[in-house]
This record gives sequence, structure tokens and C-alpha cells, in this order.
Amino acid sequence: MTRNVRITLHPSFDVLAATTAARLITRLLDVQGERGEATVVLTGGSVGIATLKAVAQSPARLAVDWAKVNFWFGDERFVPAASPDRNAGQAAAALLDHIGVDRARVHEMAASDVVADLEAAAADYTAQLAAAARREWESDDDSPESAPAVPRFDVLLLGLGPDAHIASLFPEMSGIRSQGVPVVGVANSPKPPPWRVSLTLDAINTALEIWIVVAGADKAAAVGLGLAGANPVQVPASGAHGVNKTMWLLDQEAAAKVPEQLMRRDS
Ligand SMILES: O=C(O)[C@H](O)[C@@H](O)[C@H](O)[C@H](O)COP(=O)(O)O
Repeated sequence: MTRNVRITLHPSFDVLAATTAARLITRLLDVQGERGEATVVLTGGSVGIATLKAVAQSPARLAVDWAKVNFWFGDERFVPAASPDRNAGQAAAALLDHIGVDRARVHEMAASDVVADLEAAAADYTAQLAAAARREWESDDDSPESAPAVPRFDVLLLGLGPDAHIASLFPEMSGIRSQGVPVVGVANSPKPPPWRVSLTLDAINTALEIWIVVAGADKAAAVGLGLAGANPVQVPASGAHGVNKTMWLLDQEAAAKVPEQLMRRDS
């Protein structure tokens, strides 16, 4: 199967965030034009949150019917709901609190002061995903029993760690090895905080488009490995493949180890 992988270079962190924001707005508009609603899976991390801030600053945001956008999270830190470490809280401050979302369409992963433990948080998100998938299936006149485990993800954003982790799936750990389940709890994360909840690669790869958004020289080696087709257990990013498209959106520093012939300059 030939995979549709596109690599695009941006001159700086800020241009990468602004361009990804523009792409996201356009993608949501296109999908809403076809289906009336759209679904995005958000990511934590510096570039992921900067992208949301750039959406909030874009006049084009006003063209999107945000009350008809479904928001999910690729991962979350298992900390109290009010912790500044929460991806959901950072996403709310950056964008969701400023654009008239339908709160019923914002699906957060459970916080450590809401559920007892990681297993409960993973079970809760699994149930949220399954319920949304059933609702979609029923609306398409299909029998709910045959619904998939997760709803349609029109675009799924991922950041990248220096160790090539995506979401909270870290090299050699149990999360990246998980199969047959959409959500896992992650203990002893090498990236603090140590306890997290994450979509699995199975769930991530149901997305129609996956956008891996990366900035900084410290990620260049991970980008090179991710694009080289390495084993996902050692290089989690290399396992991310959207159904229709996988885009690597890079700033110049993060792209330093990508062969020039693979690059498509964006500006
Ligand atoms: O919750 C998280 O920490 C993120 O989901 C994580 O996967 C992040 O996107 C990468 O670690 C990149 O983060 P930086 O861009 O901040 O390096």
C-alpha cells in the first residue's frame, strides 16, 4: 500500500504554528461544508498549543462554526483538573474558551481528582469514544453494534518528542505495544508528569489525516528516524499513518536531518 506522506518545511516556529492554524481552519471548513460538522484531535506540547493560539488570533477562525466541531485529545497528563499541566486546560486557555464551542462536543480525558486511577481514566475515554462512534454510526443508518471503537477523526494533531514519542506513546514502553484497544494508561512516562492517558497507535491511525507538527533542532534526529520507516516500538512516530494523508509539518531546525529530496518547501 503506498502511503500519502507529505513533508513541508516552514522558516520558523511562529510560521509553522500560524500555517498549521491556517491549514486547520481550512480543513475544518472543508469538512463542515461536506458533513455539517468536523472532528479534530488536539495535542499537547509547545507546537500543538502554539497552533491553537494562532487559530485564536486568525480572523479566518470566524468562518468556522465552532459549535459544530468535535474536539478530542490524543493524550493527557493524569493530574488534577485544575493543574496547569493539563493539555485540556492549556487548549482551553489558548483557544477553546474563546470561540464558542459546544461543551458537549469537547471530550476531555479524566483528571486524577475525578477518577480513581489510570485504568479508570482509560476506561472512561474508551467509553466516550465508543458512544460517539455509535452516535455517528446510527446517524449514518448503520447498526450501532457494528460501530467502530472510535468516531471519525478528520484531522489528528501530534507533537513529537526528541525520543520520537507521539502522544504519550514512548519507545519500548507498553503503550506503543498496545493493540486492540483505543486508549491506554501510561505510568512512569519519561516525559514529566509521569502518569498519562493516551490514544494508542491503533486509534491514532484511524484518523483520515494525521499532522505531525515539529519544531526545534532537538527533534531533528527523531524526525529523520520517524521518516526512515523504523520499527514503531523503537520509533513511535514512524508508526503514525493517516488513512488518507500523513503530513510532517516542520520548521527548518527540525527538518535538518530530512533528505532534501523528500522536502516540499512551503514558503
Ligand atoms: O502531552 C504531551 O506532552 C504531548 O502530547 C506530547 O506528545 C508532546 O506533543 C511532545 O512531547 C512534544 O512536546 P514539545 O513540543 O513541548 O516538545
